[in-house]
Amino acid sequence: MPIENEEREREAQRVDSVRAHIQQRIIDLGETVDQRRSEATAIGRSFWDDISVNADNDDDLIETAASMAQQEHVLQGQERSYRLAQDALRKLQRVVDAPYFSRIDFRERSEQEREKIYIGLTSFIDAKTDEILIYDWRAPIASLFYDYPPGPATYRTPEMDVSGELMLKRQYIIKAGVLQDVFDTGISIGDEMLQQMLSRSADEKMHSIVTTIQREQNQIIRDDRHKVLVVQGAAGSGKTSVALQRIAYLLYKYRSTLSADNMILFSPNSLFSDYVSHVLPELGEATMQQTTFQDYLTHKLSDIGLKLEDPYDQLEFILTGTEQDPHYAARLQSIQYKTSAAFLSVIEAYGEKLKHGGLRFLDLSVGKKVLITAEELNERFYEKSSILALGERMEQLSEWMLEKLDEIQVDAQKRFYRKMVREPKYLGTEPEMKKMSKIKAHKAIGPLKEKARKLAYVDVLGMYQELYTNKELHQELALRAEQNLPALWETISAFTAEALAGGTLHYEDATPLVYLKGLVEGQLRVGTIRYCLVDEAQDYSPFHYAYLKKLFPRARFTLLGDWNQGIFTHANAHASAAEGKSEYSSISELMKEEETETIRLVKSYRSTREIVDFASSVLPGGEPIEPFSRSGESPRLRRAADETELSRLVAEAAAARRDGGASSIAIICKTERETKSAHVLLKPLVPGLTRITKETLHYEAGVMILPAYLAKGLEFDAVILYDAGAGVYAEAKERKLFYTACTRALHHLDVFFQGELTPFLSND
Ligand SMILES: Nc1ncnc2c1ncn2[C@@H]1O[C@H](COP(=O)(O)OP(=O)(O)OP(=O)(O)O)[C@@H](O)[C@H]1O
Repeated sequence: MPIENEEREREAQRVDSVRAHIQQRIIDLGETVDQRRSEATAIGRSFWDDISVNADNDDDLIETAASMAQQEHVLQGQERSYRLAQDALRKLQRVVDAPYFSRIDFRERSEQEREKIYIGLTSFIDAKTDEILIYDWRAPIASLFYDYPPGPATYRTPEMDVSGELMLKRQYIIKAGVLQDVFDTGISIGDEMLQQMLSRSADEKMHSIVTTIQREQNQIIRDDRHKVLVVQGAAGSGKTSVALQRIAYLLYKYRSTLSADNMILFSPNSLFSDYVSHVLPELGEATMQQTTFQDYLTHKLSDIGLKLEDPYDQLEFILTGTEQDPHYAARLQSIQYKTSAAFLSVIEAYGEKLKHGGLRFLDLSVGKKVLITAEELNERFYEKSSILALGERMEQLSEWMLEKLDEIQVDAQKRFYRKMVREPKYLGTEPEMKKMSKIKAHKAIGPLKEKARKLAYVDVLGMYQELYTNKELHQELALRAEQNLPALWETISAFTAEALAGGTLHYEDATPLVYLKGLVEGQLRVGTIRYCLVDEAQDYSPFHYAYLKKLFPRARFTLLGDWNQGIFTHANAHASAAEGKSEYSSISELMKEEETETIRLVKSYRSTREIVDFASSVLPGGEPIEPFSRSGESPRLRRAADETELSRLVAEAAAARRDGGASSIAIICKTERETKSAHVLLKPLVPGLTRITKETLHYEAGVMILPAYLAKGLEFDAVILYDAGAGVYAEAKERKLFYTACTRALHHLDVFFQGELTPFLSND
C-alpha cells in the first residue's frame, strides 16, 4: 500500500535519527573497547608485579596461590568485558546502514495507546530515555510481524500470552543508511517484498530470510515445546533457511544457558556447508558446529584403519549398476537390512551377549614380544561383575593395564640400566645412564599405554566381522531381536566379510560398526549437545535415527527433509516398511518420543510456478508442492539426434542463459560417470565450465556441471538437464533423483534428451 509523502518523510527522519544514535554509540563503544583492551593488557603485563611470590613456607605458598588466583580473576573479568564491548560494537557496525526492516503498531487489549515496534537484526535502546528504538526480530513481540495480518493478534511471552490488536504492518527498504522504500503490508508478509527477493539472481551463498519469514516457517523457527520436530517441506519451501533461522533464534532466546557448542547441524556435504555458511554471520551469530555424518564416521573410525566408502560412491554404484548383476541385488538387500532399525536391535542383542562372553581382544606387544596376551585381557575382563556395563568394565580393564604397563616400564628401565653398566660402549656418569635408560623404557612402553588409554586393544572390527563369518551367531542374535535374516544372506555375508578382510568398509556398514564400537567401549553418549538439527533428513536411515537418539540423549531434534527427494536406497525400503503411513510419522516413531510434532511446508519459494508445475508432474501422488505466485517462462524440452548434437545444444543453451543474465547455470547429469563424459565433450564448447565433484568445497557463480545428487540443497538461476532420455531416467529409483534435479532451478529450466523422452515426463 503506498504511503503519503508526509508520513514517508517522517519515516525517513526517524531512520536518520536512529542512525545518529547508533553512530554515536559506535563512537562511545569504540572508546570503551580501546580502554578495556589497554586495561586488560596492562593487567596482563603487571600480573607478576602485583602478586607476592613467596615460597618460604606452606602458609606463604597458600597466600601466593590465592593472590595469583585473584589476579587471574581480575584479568579474566577485564578480558570478558573487553570482548562484550567488542561484540556489541561489531553488532552495531553491522546494522548501522540498515537498522531495521519493519514496524508493527500493536495495542494491547487493556491499553489505550498503541505501541510502535520497530524490528531489526539486533535490538537498540536509547541510553538516556531507555526507549527501545529497535527490537530484535527474535523478541517475543516481534513474532506478531510474522504471524498476523492487521487485526486481532496474540504473542507468547515466557510468562503469558498477550492479546490485542495489530493496527499496522509496515516494511522498509533501507540501503547505505538511506530509506529507499516503505510500504504497508496486509495479509502476509509483503508479497511485494517477497516477490522482489525471489526474483533476484541465485548467489553462490545462501542468505538469511529474516525480513520475509512466512508464518508457517516462523512456527518452526520458534517452536520450543516439542522434543522432536519433524518438517516435511517441499523442494524450495525454505527448510534449510528455517533451520538456520531457528539456530539463531534459539541462541538468542537461551543466550544465558546455550552456546553454539551445544548445537550441531548435520549437512549433506561440505559443498553445502560452505553454501549456507554466510547465513548465521549475516544474522549476527557465530557459526556453529556444522558437520556431515560422513565426517563424523570418519572421525570415529580413524583408528580402525579401513577405507570408508562415502554415501555418494554407494549411490553411484546403485545408479550405475544393473539388475542383471547378481551382486547388485544382494548389495541392495544388504543396504536395506543394514540401514534398518531391525539391524540396530541385532547389534544391541550383540552388545548384550558380549556382556557374558565373546569380546575379542588384541595382544599387546613390543616388536615380536607379547607383553599382555589377548587371553589374559579376556580373563580379566570377564572376572568383573556382569552387572556393570561393558564400558565401565572396559575402563577398569584399562586402569589395570596402565598399572601393569607401569610395572613393565620400571622393569624395562632396570634392565636397560644393567645392560649399559655391563656393556662398555655406554660411557657416562651414573645419573646420565639412569636418565637414558628411563627415556628408552618410556619410548618402548609409552605407545602401549596410549593404546590402553584409547582402548586400541579391543578388536571391534573382528567382532563386527564375526557377524558375517559366523552364521550361527547372527542367527542367534536375530532371533533374540525377533528379526529375520534377509533372503540373500549367504551372498551378503560373503561379500561383506570379503570387503572387510580387504580393508574396505561399505557405507552401510559404517554406522553399525560405530554403534558396536560405542556399545563395547562405553563411549556412546555426547551429553553436551542440546539441539541436533538434521537437514535433508530423508537421506538418513532408520538406523541413523535410532543411533542419533542414543548418541545425543539430552538433545532436542529438528529433522527437516523432503520425502520426494529421498534418493538413497533405504528411503524406498523405509517407505515400504511404513506400510502406507507417512514416512515421517514412522521416523518420529523411531525417535520414540511422545513430544513429537510434524509440520508440513507445501509452498515452494524457489522456483517459478511453471517450473514447480513441471517438476510436480514427475511425481504424481508425491508430497504436495505449491508454487509461490511468481511466473516465468515454461521449461523447454528439446531432442538431440546424437551425443554430438546433444553437447552442441547444451553448450548453446548455456551461452544463451548467460547472455540472458543468469549468473549461475548448472548442467545437471544423472551420475558422476555421465558428468565426467559430458564434461569432456562440453569443455571445448563452454568457456569457463567448472566441474563439481564430491571433493569440491565451494563454487563460484558461472556455468558448472555436476551430478544430480551433488546439486541437492543448492539452487541455480538456470538449470540444464543434460540428458533426460528414456535410456537414462526410466527406473523407479531414478524418479526422485530426476525430480530433485528439476527443482534446483529458480528461473529457467532447459531439458535435453536423446532418443525417447524419459517416461517420467511423458506419462500422459
Ligand atoms: N520466507 C522466505 N523469504 C524469502 N525467501 C525465501 C523464504 N523461504 C525460502 N526462501 C528462499 O527459497 C529458496 C529455497 O529455500 P531453501 O533452500 O531453504 O529450501 P529447502 O526447503 O531447503 O529446499 P530443498 O529441499 O529443495 O533443498 C532459497 O533461495 C530461500 O532463500
